[in-house]
Amino acid sequence: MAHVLGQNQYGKAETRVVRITRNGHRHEIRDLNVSVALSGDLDDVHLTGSNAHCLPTDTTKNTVYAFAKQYGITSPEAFGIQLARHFVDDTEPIHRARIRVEEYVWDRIATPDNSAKFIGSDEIGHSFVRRGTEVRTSEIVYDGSSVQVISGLKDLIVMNSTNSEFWGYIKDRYTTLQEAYDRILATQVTARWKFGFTGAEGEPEPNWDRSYGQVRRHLLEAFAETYSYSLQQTLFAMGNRVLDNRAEVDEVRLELPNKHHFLVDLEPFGLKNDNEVYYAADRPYGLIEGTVHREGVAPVIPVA
Ligand SMILES: O=c1[nH]c(=O)c2[nH]c(=O)[nH]c2[nH]1
Repeated sequence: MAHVLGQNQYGKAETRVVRITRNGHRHEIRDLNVSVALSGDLDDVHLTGSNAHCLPTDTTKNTVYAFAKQYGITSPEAFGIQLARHFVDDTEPIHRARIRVEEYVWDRIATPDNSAKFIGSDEIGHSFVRRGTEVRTSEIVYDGSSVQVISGLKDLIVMNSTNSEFWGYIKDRYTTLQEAYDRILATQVTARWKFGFTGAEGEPEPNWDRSYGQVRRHLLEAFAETYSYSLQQTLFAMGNRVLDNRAEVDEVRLELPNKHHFLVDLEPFGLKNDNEVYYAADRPYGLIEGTVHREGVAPVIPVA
């Protein structure tokens, strides 16, 4: 019986590239993890052993490094778009490129002693600290005619120590959960948001870095400012806040694990626990996921 080759893609995954830009003594760092996935006219590679249409994954890795040198990295999105266009437009058998980029953000270390911050009139800035666990993400797909950009973040851990309740839920014979009128709400945010940008001729690119900073800010502010009756309600508020404030975004997908904090029973020690001492549970965790999108725009961010 004949079997059929289905969807296939290939490329170098997780190329780690760190690009330093040296403006005098003040340096900038972009620290990326780039994964390339190419598809196109590749049947023969799989079916006959001919590699005539195969651009080696090693070459895709080298291209990442060469582009970092030649063009710099102004943002993960701009870098991804440039790579995607190159692979599709310059390599005949390649018809589609998907570039995934993770960025590890480095913040400048502020020093209290300002006098040490200059050499002559040249500002010094070559010391950085990694920003917690948080990772900036983006996925760029180019099929030879249009570009799709989905940006995001993951492992952004946040907590509200009050203004969260959870009650009024279904109670069946298996329900033991006590209603909560003042609980901790903590989560590790994974967010992805899709841009309206399509890469059409003459269409201006969003300011990717500024957009990222603003979306992140709105997610955090909505988390902090929402008086929550469930993590589901907080999820909608966060997505909604981004769409209200960022015209360049038309869809937001959130994955919010409920990082449960359980009150410890201190009665055995003759102590009253007045919402002060918690056990931070590792697993299992509730997992709340959802998409918020503009009316009339069909959502496209895949369910993870
Ligand atoms: O915000 C919550 N949503 C739920 O659906 C849920 N379920 C649960 O046990 N605790 C919570 N908390």
